[in-house]
Amino acid sequence: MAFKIGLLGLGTVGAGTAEILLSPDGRHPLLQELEIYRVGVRDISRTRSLQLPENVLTTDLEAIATDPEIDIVVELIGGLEPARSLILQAIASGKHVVTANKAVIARYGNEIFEAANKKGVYVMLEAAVGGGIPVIQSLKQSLVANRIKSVTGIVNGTTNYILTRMQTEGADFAEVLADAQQLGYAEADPTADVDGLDAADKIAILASLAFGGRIKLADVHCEGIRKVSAADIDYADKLGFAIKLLAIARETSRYNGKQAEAESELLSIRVHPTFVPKTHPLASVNGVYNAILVEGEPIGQLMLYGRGAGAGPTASAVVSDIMNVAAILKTETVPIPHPLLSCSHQHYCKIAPMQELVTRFYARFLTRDTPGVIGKLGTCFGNHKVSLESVVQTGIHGDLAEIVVVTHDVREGNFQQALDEIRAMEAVDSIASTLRVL
Ligand SMILES: NC(=O)C1=CN([C@@H]2O[C@H](COP(=O)(O)OP(=O)(O)OC[C@H]3O[C@@H](n4cnc5c(N)ncnc54)[C@H](OP(=O)(O)O)[C@@H]3O)[C@@H](O)[C@H]2O)C=CC1
Ligand SMILES: N[C@@H](CC=O)C(=O)O
Ligand code: NA
Repeated sequence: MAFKIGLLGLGTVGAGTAEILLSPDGRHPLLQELEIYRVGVRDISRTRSLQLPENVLTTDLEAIATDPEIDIVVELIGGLEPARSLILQAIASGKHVVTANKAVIARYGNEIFEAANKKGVYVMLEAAVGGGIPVIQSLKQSLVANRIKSVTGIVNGTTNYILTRMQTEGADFAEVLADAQQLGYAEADPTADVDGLDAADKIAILASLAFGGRIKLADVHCEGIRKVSAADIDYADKLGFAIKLLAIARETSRYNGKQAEAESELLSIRVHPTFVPKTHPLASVNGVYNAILVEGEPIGQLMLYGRGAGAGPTASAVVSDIMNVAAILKTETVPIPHPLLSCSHQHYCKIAPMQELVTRFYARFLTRDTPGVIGKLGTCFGNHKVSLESVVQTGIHGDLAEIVVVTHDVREGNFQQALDEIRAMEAVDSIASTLRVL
C-alpha cells in the first residue's frame, strides 16, 4: 500500500524532504511506501537540482490540498498566506497535514487544530521548532508524565550562527547574516530571525505543549539581537559569559507578592539576548545548533541538542512526521484525535507582566568623568532595591567614562525605574546597553 504525499514547496526544506523520500535505501522500510504524488511551487520554470518523477510539479497548490488521491499534505512554503488557507483546505478535504511553519501554527494553531480535530485528521509540526531536534514529540509524548517547570532554549539557528561568529571571529553582522541566508538557515524575510519573532513563535508553541494551554503571541515579550554590540560581546567574554538569544517559558512564583495566585498559574514567556554564564550548558551551543533545556518534575533537567535549521536536519523531522502518520494510517486502530498526538487545549495560559520578572541584569553606562558618578549610580540603584553584584569602570572614550554593572536578582520593574532616574542624571551621557543575565 502506498501513501500519496502532496508537497507544497520545494525550497530548502521541501528539497531536503523530497531527497529523503526519493532515497529510501538503508532507512526504515515504511519509507518505501511513501510516494511523492504532486509538488507545488511558485515558479515551475526554475532549474532544480532534484530529479523528480515526471509531471509531479505544478503551480496549482489548491489542487494539491484538495486532491482526493492524496493522503498527506506537507506544507513547506512558509509565510502566513496562502499557507494557512492551504492547510485548512487540506484538513477540510480530509488530509493529514505535516508542516514546518511555526509562524502559521503560533498565530492560527487554535483554528487549525480545532478544524483538524473536528475532521479527524492529524497536524504534525516537529520541524517547526528546533529543526531536526525531536522536541515536539518529546513534550507531547516522552515527557508527558512530568509537571514541566521551565523550557529554556536556543531555538533560532540563524541568530545563534550570527552571534557565534561575532563572538569567535569578531565578524560583521551583515556579512554573517548573508552567509546564514546562503546556507538556507534564515527565513524568507530574515527580520523574523534577527528581531526574535521566529524564536517567539517557537517558544509560544513549546509553552503551549509544556504547560497545556493556549498562548497569545502578543503576550510573548520579544527582543532580537540587533542591539548586541561588539562592546557587549567583549564585556560578556571578560565577565565570564556568552551572549545567546534565549527563548524562555517558565512558571513564575512571584507576582505582586501574591504567592498563592502565582504559583501554578502564571507563566513568564520571553525572548531576548541574554548573558549566559560560560559554565551553563546552553553557553556552548554554537553555530546553527539549537538546544532546549527542559526542567520537569520528576525528571529534573534534560537537554535536547542538535541542528536547528538547514535542509537535512529539518527534512529529518518532516519525514519522521510523515512516517508517523503513515504508520497510524497503516494500523488504522488509533482513534483521532489521538490523546497525545493531537492538540485540544481550550483555555489560555495566564502570562505575568515583564515588570514582575525577577532576573539579573548587565548594564553599560557612558558617563562624564567626574568624581562620585559610581556612588550616584549605586545610590540610585539602592533606592530602587536593586543590589549590585559588580561595578567596574572599564575605560575612557573621549571625555566619557564607561561603567559596567551586573546586578543580583532584581524585580525588572524596579530596575527599569532606576534606569529612568539614571538616564536623567547630569553626570550620565547615555545608557549604552542593558541585557538580562541568566
Ligand atoms: N530553512 C530552514 O532551515 C527551516 C525552515 N523552516 C520552515 O520551513 C518552511 C519552508 O522554509 P524554506 O524551505 O527555508 O523556504 P524556501 O523559501 O527555501 O522555499 C519555499 C518554497 O515554497 C514555494 N512557495 C513559496 N510561496 C509560494 C506560493 N505562494 N505559491 C507557491 N509556491 C510557493 C517556493 O517556490 P519556488 O521554488 O518556485 O520559489 C519554494 O519552493 C518555512 O515555514 C520555514 O519557516 C523550519 C525549520 C528550518
Ligand atoms: N530561520 C529559522 C529556521 C528554522 O526554524 C532558524 O534560523 O532557526
Ligand atoms: Na524539531
